[in-house]
Amino acid sequence: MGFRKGTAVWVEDKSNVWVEAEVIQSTDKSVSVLTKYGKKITTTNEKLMPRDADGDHGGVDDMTKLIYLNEPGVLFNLAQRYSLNEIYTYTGSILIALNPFTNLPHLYNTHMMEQYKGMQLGELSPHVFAIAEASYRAMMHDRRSQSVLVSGESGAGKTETTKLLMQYLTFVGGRVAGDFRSVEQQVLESNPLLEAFGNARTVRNDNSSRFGKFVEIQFDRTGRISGAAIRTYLLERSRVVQIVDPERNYHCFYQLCASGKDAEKYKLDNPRNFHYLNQSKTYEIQGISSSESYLKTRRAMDIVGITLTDQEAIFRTLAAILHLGNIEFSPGKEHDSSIIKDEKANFHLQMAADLFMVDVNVLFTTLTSRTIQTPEGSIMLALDCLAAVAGRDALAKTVYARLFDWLVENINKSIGQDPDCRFQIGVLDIYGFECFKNNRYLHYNFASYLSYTSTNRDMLDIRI
Ligand SMILES: Nc1ncnc2c1ncn2[C@@H]1O[C@H](COP(=O)(O)OP(=O)(O)OP(=O)(O)O)[C@@H](O)[C@H]1O
Repeated sequence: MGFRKGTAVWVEDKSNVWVEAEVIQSTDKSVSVLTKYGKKITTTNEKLMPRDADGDHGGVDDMTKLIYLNEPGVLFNLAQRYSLNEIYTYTGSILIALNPFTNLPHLYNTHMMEQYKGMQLGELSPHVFAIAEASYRAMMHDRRSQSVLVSGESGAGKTETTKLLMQYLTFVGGRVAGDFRSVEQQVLESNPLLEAFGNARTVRNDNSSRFGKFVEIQFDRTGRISGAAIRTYLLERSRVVQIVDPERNYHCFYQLCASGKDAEKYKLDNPRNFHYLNQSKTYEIQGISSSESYLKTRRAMDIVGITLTDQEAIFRTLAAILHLGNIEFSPGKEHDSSIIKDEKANFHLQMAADLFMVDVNVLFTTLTSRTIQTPEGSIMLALDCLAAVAGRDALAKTVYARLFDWLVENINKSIGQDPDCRFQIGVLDIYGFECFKNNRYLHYNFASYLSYTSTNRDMLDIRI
């Protein structure tokens, strides 16, 4: 595409991504432009994008209205709206949401939900409630289940958006009379528990969900909520045994270490003394007390109906994992074999065995050898130190993942699923790609991207 003198364009810029400019000279091989900052740049046609010089300064609420639907046009429009506190924008049937990083209660109150009730998508300003309303209407009108997909990078606001979708769905499809705790309440009440075991501090988010979540809101034939279920998948298991500064392991480990008497009972003390926690030097999260969070987690367990015996078993398992991580090995006398490194490592082996309630010799043999099956019978092979460490870490990850699945199962029992439900609206909270170097949204401080598309299989697609 050639640009004539005087044409309004966008030109690529290292610090601002794109900058408004005007063509001042154009030849077959190059184009010279003058940016709005008065800088002259000579570039090629491919590095320029056409710009609508007469565009609305407030931006447009649906980006299909843009004369040029190109990357700088989209980013600029979103930036304009964001500066006016308009965090939602459509692109046709897609809704983009930018993380406001501040509470906007007026956007999410009952009055707002009433406004969106019964409205077609696009009738009112772009809003996450409009997406929820569209899914509910589609379910009732087409008599088919719906799905809403929320995706985006870490910290974009997926979890918050999921909660808002649930808030709206419980508003329009309130549970049948007699039950005072709404499904949303019940799902939300289980959140501290899921967060303690499935969330961790990452570079982008102090409380990042390290698992995917699919919340199913179940409805009867009249459109009233009849149950709910949470399905989780892809828990980041590697985090249990490996972390880098300034990230942290799962919150529950720090909470247990700060739990006072319980920590003493399991011979836990400062997180700095545990290999699975001290690979990163970040132990605290600003403004969050681990000991208070521990109490909240215990309370959430009570609400979900986890018995005291089971609670005890959960924390015992967590403590066992921490002790397991401190078992170190050194080379044994035989070739490629390993032994427990020293007295300290031996103490942690004993503790791990006691807490897992297994024989210490069985645990030792499991960690330092493997059994292979041959036609002549089974043979036990010794493991070198590296293999023993890998086995130790694999055990820790597997136990933790099983514990997490067990918790989710119990949460579901507490929320109450309806096996005979007529329809469902599924909300899938899924993390998107994280490409820090190339993600241009970052330059605009855009944090979330929410989209809605109605596809032929009644899937509402939300991407953050
Ligand atoms: N609509 C919103 N209104 C106010 N604050 C928000 C909103 N969305 C997100 N935030 C803020 O951004 C933070 C991060 O959001 P959230 O935890 O939902 O991100 P996420 O995309 O789920 O991240 P991760 O993938 O790491 O779990 C929240 O703790 C909240 O402070």
